[in-house]
Formats: sequence, C-alpha cells, structure tokens
Amino acid sequence: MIADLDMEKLKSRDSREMARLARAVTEVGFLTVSNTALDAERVAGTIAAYRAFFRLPDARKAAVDMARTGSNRGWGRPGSEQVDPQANPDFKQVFDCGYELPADHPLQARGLSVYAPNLWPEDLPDFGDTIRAYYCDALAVAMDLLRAISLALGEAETAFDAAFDPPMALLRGNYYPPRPDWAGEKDFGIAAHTDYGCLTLLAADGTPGLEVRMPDGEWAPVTAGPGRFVINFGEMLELWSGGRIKATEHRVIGGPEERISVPLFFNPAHDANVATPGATGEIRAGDHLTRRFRETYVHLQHGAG
Ligand SMILES: O=C(O)CCC(=O)C(=O)O
Ligand SMILES: [Fe+2]
Repeated sequence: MIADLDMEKLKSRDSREMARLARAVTEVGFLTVSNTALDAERVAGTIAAYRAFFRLPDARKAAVDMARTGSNRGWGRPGSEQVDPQANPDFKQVFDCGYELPADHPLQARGLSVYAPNLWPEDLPDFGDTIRAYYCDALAVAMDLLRAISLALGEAETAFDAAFDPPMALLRGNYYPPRPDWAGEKDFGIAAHTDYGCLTLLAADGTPGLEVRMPDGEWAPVTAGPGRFVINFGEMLELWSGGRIKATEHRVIGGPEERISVPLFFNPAHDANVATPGATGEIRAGDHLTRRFRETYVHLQHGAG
C-alpha cells in the first residue's frame, strides 16, 4: 500500500500522520501527498505550459536542444536519456531546468554544469516565467516535506537545511506519447530506475503510467492528478540516511494515451557530503549527480561535457 498523506497535518506535526510518514519513507519509499501550497489549478497550469512546449514542432524545440550543450538544460528529444543500461533509451521527451545562481554567487566561478544556465523557448513568451515560479514554490514544498521527514525519523527538523543551499534541484517536464507500435520489451517511456538525488516531488496529469517496485517485488501502479503529488526518494538520501530512507525503483511502460508528468528532483548543494554519518570518506553530492547524469543522458555518455 502506498500511503496518501495530508501536508497540512504534517505541517502541524499531527502525530498519527508523522508516524505514517515515517513508515512510508522507510518501508515503501513512495507516498502521495495532497493539501500543499501548490493547488490543483497551479499544477494544471504548469502542466498546460509544458504541453504547449511539447506540441511545438521539433524544428522549434531544436532551438533549445540540450544535446548541443555540455549540460542538461532545455529539450531532450525522444531517445535522449537511457536510465537503464539493459534497456533501450527512453521514448519520452523531456524539458529540464535548474537552479539559477545569482551572478555574484561564489559557486558561479567554478562553472559547474549542475548549475548551468537555463534555456527558454522564444516561441512561448510566458513559458519561462510560469515554470520559474512553479520551480520556486515547489522547492519550498519539497523542503517542508524533508523537514517533516527529518523530524519523523527522530532527527532535528532543520538537519538538512544548510546542505540544500543552493540546491542542485532540477525541474523536468516529461512527455510520454502513446506507447509506439514499434516498441518492444526493451522500450519504455522511462525504464526502471532509482532517482539520483534526495526527494522527488512529482505532479502528473492524472493519466496512469507510473509503476513502483513494491517491497514484495511486484510492480504497483500509482496515479495522481493535479493537487496530489507523488513523493519518492533518491540514491543520495538513501546513502545519507544510512539506508533508512528507501530509494525505490520505478518505471513507465507507457499506454494508449499521452501523459505528462512534472518531477522536481530536490537535490542538495554541490559540496554537500551525502555519505552515511560516521562513514570514512566523503561523497560529494555534485560528484554523484554529475556521474549519474553522464551515465544516463545520451549526449553526455561518451565523455562530452
Ligand atoms: O512520469 C513519471 O511518473 C515518472 C518519471 C520519473 O521517474 C523520472 O522522471 O525520474
Ligand atoms: Fe524517476
């Protein structure tokens, strides 16, 4: 069972809801949450903005094709990402954007690709503003959830705060066309994978498609529409929590209808150490994320960037 939680109850630290949160995080690694600061209308508007982008002709989207850059900002065509080396590259398209460092930020001088400048399509004049505003509010929801999780697991509420300044958070629009008729058993909307970072806050249009690997090994569908978010955890948070928080596998095979999902990958700052407390040696969050990006984005796979 995937727990469905209420953000207002979590914010008031309702003890029953906090206990459900602790169980969801440590047992299944997936949950859904509603009643957040991002209401259904806001999410629907954001999904509509991505839909308008994905409907542009490929020749227009090509103006912001990430494949021409050494980073992951802008459009990723079908086949631009291979999250499972045993499967073919995914047939989804994506649009990725990330954290915009202030010009005078000390990290600016290091030219880190995880803080690369965003690319916005000129064809859709409001797109950048809509997505930027959503990004900003989604960061706050993700941080609130992480604080609740920290407390639910018996740690200080603010234990993670400093490590997320500035976050390498990536906001993605995923566009899944109807499953193509040429697709075989190695073809997926997105193949089975675990997310790389800490917490993923995923909005979707309500069309089924996402499947989660449950503790018994079976794949279970999870469907959420605007107003309800799917929450799961990535490899860094599993490490950082010494394995208490589960980074759970998930996938989208794809069905007869197109589908849009919008995950915010809430990743910590580049220099945060995500090694298990007490472990010898550090694992820098930026190194882990950069390695995983190089493994999975096809245009970064062969040493480019
Ligand atoms: O579309 C979905 O529901 C899942 C997307 C996903 O797993 C990802 O983008 O990492
Ligand atoms: Fe994922």
